[in-house]
Amino acid sequence: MHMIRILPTRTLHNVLSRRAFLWRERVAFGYHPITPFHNATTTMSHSGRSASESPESPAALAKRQKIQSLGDVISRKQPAAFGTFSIPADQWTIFYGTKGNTNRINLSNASEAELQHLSDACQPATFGVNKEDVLDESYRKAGKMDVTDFATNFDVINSGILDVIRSELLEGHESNKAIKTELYKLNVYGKGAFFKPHKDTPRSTTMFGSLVIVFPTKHEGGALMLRHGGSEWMFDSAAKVRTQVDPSIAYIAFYSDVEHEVTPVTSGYRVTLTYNLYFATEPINNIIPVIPAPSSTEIAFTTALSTLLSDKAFMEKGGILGFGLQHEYPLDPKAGLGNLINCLKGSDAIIQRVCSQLSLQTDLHVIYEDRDIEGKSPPFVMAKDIVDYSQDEGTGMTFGERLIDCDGGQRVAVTGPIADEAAQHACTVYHSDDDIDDESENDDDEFKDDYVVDVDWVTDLTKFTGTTSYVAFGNSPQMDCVYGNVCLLVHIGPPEDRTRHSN
Ligand SMILES: O=C(O)CCC(=O)C(=O)O
Ligand SMILES: [Fe+2]
Repeated sequence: MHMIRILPTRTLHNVLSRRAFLWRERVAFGYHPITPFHNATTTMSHSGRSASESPESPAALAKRQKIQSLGDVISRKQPAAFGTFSIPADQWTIFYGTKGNTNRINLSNASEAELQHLSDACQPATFGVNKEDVLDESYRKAGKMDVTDFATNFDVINSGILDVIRSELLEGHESNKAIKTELYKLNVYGKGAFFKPHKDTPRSTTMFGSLVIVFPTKHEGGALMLRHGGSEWMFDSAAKVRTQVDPSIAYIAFYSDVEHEVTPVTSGYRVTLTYNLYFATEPINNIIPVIPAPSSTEIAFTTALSTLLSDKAFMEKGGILGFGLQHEYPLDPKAGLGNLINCLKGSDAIIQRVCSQLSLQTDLHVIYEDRDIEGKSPPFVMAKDIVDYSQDEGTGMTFGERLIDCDGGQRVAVTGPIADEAAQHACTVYHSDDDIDDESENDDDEFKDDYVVDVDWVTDLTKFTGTTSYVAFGNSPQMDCVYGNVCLLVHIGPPEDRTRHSN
């Protein structure tokens, strides 16, 4: 049971202003203009070489262009499924209250006074900052009711919404996956209520999404904004439900590592149910096994990868393709990466599935930044699993040394903005490309300390895996899992070994 902690204003202010700065920084990079749920599609190929690197040979240039063309077909689609549903008349009632003081409300035609009563029965909604439950009405102002204090006969499982989530959010072959729902909270947002940007706290390694049901109570404002990978989307649920002929709920399901925000309600009461969404381990009976049509990204990626595999000039000795994944994943240091490869989201899942279908070996890795290198190796260490050294006695080794010597870590060069930034922290400039396999060049250079795995990055890593605690804003205090970044490595054999893959 977590206690609610009210942070001293100054502490919270520091935390928030640091965050506000980050937001301003991101805005400076340019958001897509906000349109009603606009559909941004951006491609994700890696950022290539920096100007400081040595001239590229024609062969290296050709290889890099081929790898870039593969990254270019991986498009990001909007990380949400949304819409309206009209629901049967017997599913609009919420029963709520405490022992000896119970009430009911019909949310298809509730009066102002009834809504006020429901709102008064709620407690102020808190949110999580790391492991603590925080009440701060400058960050989240809303009423909440726990599942112990209300009951609904709204039947989410048979509503049809899960089918939409499967086909529109999970899409393609993922749409056969079974989903488990967990009712989490009832929230009432009165006039002036809002929830600033946050990610929903991962409650287990199989949790992938969040579902919000918005009832058609009279209100304005309270739009849900989603931001991911430099794109922004807005879902104005109030406008959606207002324009329906029959009373209908609005729903939006999104990957819960996507940052989101509820804008202020300007009038009325916005009443919602929130659900956590999990990949179910057991198949669910009501799914009719069909062979779903592959999504357009899946088709394009299959074609592009097959073309590269059948190109004899591409990776003549074989090698490793690296994909920095687009989403963050719930990582539990006690459980390790475990079954994560079966719980990938969006285009990450597509990359994994297509590679498997082409019989390529894939595995997930985490990459840590190693700031204590005092030497000349790339300041990144790749490991097959997450490590947690936080509780251990000091070993006299640096983080990177320990990872390499005790946990099978290997140094790796990475590309992209985070690598450029990390190179500034570390005391050496490193090169990721061909130079590394050319032993003659390495005799006296920075790479001789540790073996460096050569990875050709198709999409850049967006963040390193965290090694220390960090301020994380969630909708509840952190559980055993925290969001982390992983990458997918795909092993490519030499051309003679891969003819069967490309057919
Ligand atoms: O009400 C919404 O649209 C989203 C609420 C939310 O983000 C949350 O409860 O974590
Ligand atoms: Fe949330």
